[in-house]
Amino acid sequence: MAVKKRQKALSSGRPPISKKNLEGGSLSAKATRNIIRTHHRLHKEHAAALKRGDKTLAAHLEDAIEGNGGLKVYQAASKQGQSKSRGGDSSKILVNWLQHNGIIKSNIRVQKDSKEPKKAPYRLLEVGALSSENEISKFPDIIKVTRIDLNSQGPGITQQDFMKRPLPEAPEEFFDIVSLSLVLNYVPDPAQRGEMLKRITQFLRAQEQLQSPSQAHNIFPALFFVLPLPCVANSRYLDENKLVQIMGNLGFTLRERKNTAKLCNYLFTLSGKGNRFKSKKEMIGDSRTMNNFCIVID
Ligand SMILES: C[S@@+](CC[C@H](N)C(=O)[O-])C[C@H]1O[C@@H](n2cnc3c(N)ncnc32)[C@H](O)[C@@H]1O
Repeated sequence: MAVKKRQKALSSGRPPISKKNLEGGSLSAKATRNIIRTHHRLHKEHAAALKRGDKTLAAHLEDAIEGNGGLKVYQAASKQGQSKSRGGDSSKILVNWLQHNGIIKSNIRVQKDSKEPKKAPYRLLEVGALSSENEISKFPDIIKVTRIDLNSQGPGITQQDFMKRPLPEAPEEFFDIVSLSLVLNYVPDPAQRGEMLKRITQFLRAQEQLQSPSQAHNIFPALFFVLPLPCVANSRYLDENKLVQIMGNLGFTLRERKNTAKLCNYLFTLSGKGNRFKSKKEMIGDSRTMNNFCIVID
């Protein structure tokens, strides 16, 4: 029986991405940007094809994602984006805010070769972790970081889908901070994004269970949340007001915000239970150059 030949992947014709380039860290900013954008686009198209039940197109798109280097190459490109020359590690902003709010009291980082750190009073869950050496990892006496990612890039990062991580039960399984830096925009579907934000509230410790309430009562439990700036500055469906409103409906209060050239960074405190209000896909602006980034709460 003749086997039906799969049509060529959308990426066929694109030269394979050189491993040497990624390992040597010599990809240009333009090349890393292209890899990241293409991965996001194909990933979104793939989710949409699956939603429509179009298995053939979904299979072509899977090939195309692999042709673009897959998740590994996307992560390597994202890691290059974290390098100083490309804008740096976003967790530096979180560290500044924790210093400003009196959680991290000094600039003294624990040296790599120092003895076992003391038991840290606070716990942070980093969703979508690319490195165990980012700025927030340098204060193990104060903050114990649990790192997870769909694809672990090494020791210290557990390979796990946050959406499948078992919900905490025992008090010591909850977190004081969740870090969600450049992850929500990776999620291809607006309603799945909403589900991710809702799920985060289930991992945060209730305010009355905080370890050192005197210090932390003000800002913990908290979400450190980073998005590419165009998601709130140039979307037909989301701006900062709408984002703050969505977060408010989930029980979050905005505590800190900072825009950099390419990113918007937020620190939200989970201060209430939320009101279960829905948020639909509604156009708030329109122009040719705008994008369609959206968060839907069902
Ligand atoms: C652009 S990278 C961001 C990395 C880093 N947090 C940063 O700020 O540079 C996005 C990462 O999120 C991870 N990711 C996306 N959805 C996830 C999920 N449901 N659970 C765990 N990790 C996820 C991806 O595997 C990818 O490594």
